[in-house]
This record gives sequence, structure tokens and C-alpha cells, in this order.
Amino acid sequence: MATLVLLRHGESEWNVKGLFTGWVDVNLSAAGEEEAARGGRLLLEAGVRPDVVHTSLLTRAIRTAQLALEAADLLWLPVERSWRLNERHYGALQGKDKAQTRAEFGDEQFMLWRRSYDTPPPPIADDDEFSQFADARYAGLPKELRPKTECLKDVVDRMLPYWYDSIVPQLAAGKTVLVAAHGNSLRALVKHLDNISDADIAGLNIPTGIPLRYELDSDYKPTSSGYLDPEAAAAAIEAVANQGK
Ligand SMILES: O=C(O)[C@@H](CO)OP(=O)(O)O
Repeated sequence: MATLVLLRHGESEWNVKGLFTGWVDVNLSAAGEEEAARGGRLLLEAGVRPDVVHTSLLTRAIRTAQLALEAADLLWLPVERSWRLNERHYGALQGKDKAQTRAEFGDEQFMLWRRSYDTPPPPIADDDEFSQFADARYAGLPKELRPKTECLKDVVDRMLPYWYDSIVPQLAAGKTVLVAAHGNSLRALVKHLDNISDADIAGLNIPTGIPLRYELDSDYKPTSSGYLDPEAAAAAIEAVANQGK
């Protein structure tokens, strides 16, 4: 038995504005900072004590982990970071308004780009103001690994090596692992854990700032899972699903 906790970052400045974000490195909103701290308090109240933390390379996940750990009096925990936990790269949609995109391209195309398993948005140009092509944090990453767009399937493919190589060994050693990441990188992990079909994953949304606890068996398959605040999670899931409407 091992415990895994997934935490989507708190509300970001671009979540508030309704913009496609992806790899653009926006900060948390003031409400997002509070959500992150509340996430930490929920861990404390539930008696869930992580031994190690993983985050993406993006500020909103890094700060969420930090604020949650501070609230749980666990700032001293070891933290590991990887681009493999980054949000899905949203391609040429990065920086675009979700409601405007929906109005321009129609409901069906909007939802295909947003939630289909294998339809990526158009790729972003290297000189686009919202491209991460020249971002120093990816300088060590071979060019062929740096995405210009991603569908969820691409995220599953780049996230799973990190799951198997970095997270599973810690679970195997009996550690409780906290992963602070993003709506779509966590959808990729939940798809894997819960064995959700390519079609059904379109209907899964992850709320910001509410820890999702998994108990895993010796094959790292869930024996149980649930949000630490199920009522708040249900309302927040609905809000994510309705973005762009
Ligand atoms: O814009 C994004 O990067 C993501 C998460 O905020 O949005 P969506 O939920 O539409 O995939």
C-alpha cells in the first residue's frame, strides 16, 4: 500500500482571465495563493503527511507546492521538479481567449482542442510571443523533446517515464508522494491510474487547489481515491468544465 496525493495548482492569473495557458509561465492569483494554502491545511487535517514532493517547472505549480507545504508546516520536505509534469503545451492557442476561440471556431472544434485525447491544437511558431522556444529552463532539453503543441496523448507519453522512473520507486520505498502539477498533466496521470478510456477522459476535469488522495496496491493500481474536500471539488470541477462558455 502506498499513498499518492495529486494537487492541481491554485487559480492562476490566466485562469481568471480565461486564457489558454499551457507552458506560459503565469503566476497564481491572490485567490490561487489562498487555495494552495488551504490545500496544505486539508492535508494536515486529513493526517496525510507527504515524504517527498514533485512539481513541474512552472511557477504556478512550484508556488502551490510551497504554499501548501508552508501551511502544513512541511517546507523542509525534499522537492523534485520535471518538465514532464508541465501543463499540456497548448500550441498556437497559448495566450488566446477561450470564449473568443469558442465563438470563432465553434463548440465542436473548441472541445476537440480542449479535451479530445488525440487532436492537438495547431503548433506555435518559435517567434510567437507565447512560445517557450528560448526559455532558459528548457535549454538542457533536446530540441526534439521540446513541444510546439500537445494533445493529451502526447502528455501521457512524456509524463509516464517520470511516473515510472521517479515516482514509482519512491512509492515502492513506502513514501507518501505529493505531485503538484496542472489540469492536463494530472488528467494524464489520472487516466493512467484509473484506466480511463480515450473517449471517457474528455469528461474528466481536475479542480484547482484540492488534494486528490490515492491509496495504491503493490501494482500501483488504486484501491481507493477521493478529494479531501469532495463538496468543494464537485463545484470547482463544474467551473473548469464550463470555461469558455
Ligand atoms: O489553459 C490551460 O493551460 C488549461 C488549464 O488552465 O486549460 P484547459 O482546462 O482549458 O485545458
